[in-house]
Amino acid sequence: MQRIAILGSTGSIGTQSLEVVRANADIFEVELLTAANNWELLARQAIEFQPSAVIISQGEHYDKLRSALSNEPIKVYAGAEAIEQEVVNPAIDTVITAMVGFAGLAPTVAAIKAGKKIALANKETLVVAGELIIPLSLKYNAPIIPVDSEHSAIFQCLVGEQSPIKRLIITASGGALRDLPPEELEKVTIQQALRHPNWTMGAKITIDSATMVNKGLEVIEAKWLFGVEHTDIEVVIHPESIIHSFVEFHDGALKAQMGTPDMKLPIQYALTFPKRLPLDTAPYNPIQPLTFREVDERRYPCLALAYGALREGGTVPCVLNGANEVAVARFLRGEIGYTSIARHIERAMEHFEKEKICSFEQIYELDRRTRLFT
Ligand SMILES: NC(=O)C1=CN([C@@H]2O[C@H](COP(=O)(O)OP(=O)(O)OC[C@H]3O[C@@H](n4cnc5c(N)ncnc54)[C@H](OP(=O)(O)O)[C@@H]3O)[C@@H](O)[C@H]2O)C=CC1
Ligand SMILES: CC(=O)[C@@H](O)[C@H](O)COP(=O)(O)O
Ligand SMILES: [Mn+2]
Repeated sequence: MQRIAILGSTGSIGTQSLEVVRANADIFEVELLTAANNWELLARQAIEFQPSAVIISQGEHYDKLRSALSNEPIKVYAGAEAIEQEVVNPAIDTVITAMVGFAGLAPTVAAIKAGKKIALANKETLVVAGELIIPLSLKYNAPIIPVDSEHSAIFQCLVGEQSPIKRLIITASGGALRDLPPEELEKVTIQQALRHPNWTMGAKITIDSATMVNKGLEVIEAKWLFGVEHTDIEVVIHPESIIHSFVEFHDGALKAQMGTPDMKLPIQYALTFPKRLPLDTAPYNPIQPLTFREVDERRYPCLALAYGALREGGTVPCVLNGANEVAVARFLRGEIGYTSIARHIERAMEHFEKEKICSFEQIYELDRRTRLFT
């Protein structure tokens, strides 16, 4: 039995992870579920999956959650610190990091230090601190298996491969605004930006997909996961999101992993690698045309900012990420326009001096200062 913690169980990745668990109840059992505010869904999940513990990080919901589970043999905790304390429980084998944003870093560090297998969906963890996370996972023998669809695709292409990677080609849908004339981007509504053409995801990553910050974060994530320099990582727009990325080898051979857009596949594979379990997903139609486009930097200025942050290295990706999280939250609250997101990121990157990364405390402090500045 693989005993699983799902950090962020009430979100898009979290709920799909529970679908995978439900379909394979003979293989997986749930030890820990966490959420931020959605105590009602968390309570329903707890009653169905009977974890040892649940955690709601926003304490104001604790009493309601506790009373909803008053007849269940389930421990109930509140607060972000509780996630770091409970995720190291020896009864947990695998941690699915499905929280969104920088908040996922600390619990992931705790899980790594406890030697857990990490099914990593929270890409921000590697963006802000990959330089520390990768050596830490080696030191504590905590394997990191990517859930992010492109990185899962690359990981799947590398299974059994002995040869070094020559080039990664990461595919991008182009996001919700890919066909909008660039001059109309200034005025897009939140609803327009949230209408992703291929994937149903949480709000933050959906906006990141529209700006292509997501793809920039994924380039940084790929560097840390696969040890490939930014000069050997390319991005291509592939509107159908069927090819989830390519790996090119030095003999010119390319491998890709394909499939209809369904995050349950990379989630399940991260849990069962190197085995594959059956999965009920939409069949691929081999006569469906597959198309590709170049990235228009005028439409997606954030991608160049992310490449710049990666080229700079050190603490610059942490600044990029913090400014983006603040800007996206402001956009989603209707406080700023869509094209201001790039400007927020640029200003923050210009403001903060690049530093060499020395510690997690340095990253926590820089993230805090970046949010205050942005
Ligand atoms: N969705 C997708 O298809 C993909 C997502 N990813 C990555 O996976 C991660 C999760 O994305 P997604 O599922 O879309 O996100 P969602 O916004 O759908 O879900 C986020 C989850 O994290 C919880 N959460 C949010 N903020 C905090 C916090 N400060 N402390 C503790 N818990 C918190 C939420 O709780 P609550 O519900 O109570 O708010 C929810 O359970 C992201 O890093 C994303 O980039 C990567 C590839 C694909
Ligand atoms: C499903 C997944 O992995 C997301 O990260 C997805 O890639 C977002 O789509 P974009 O390709 O539009 O960024
Ligand atoms: Mn992705």
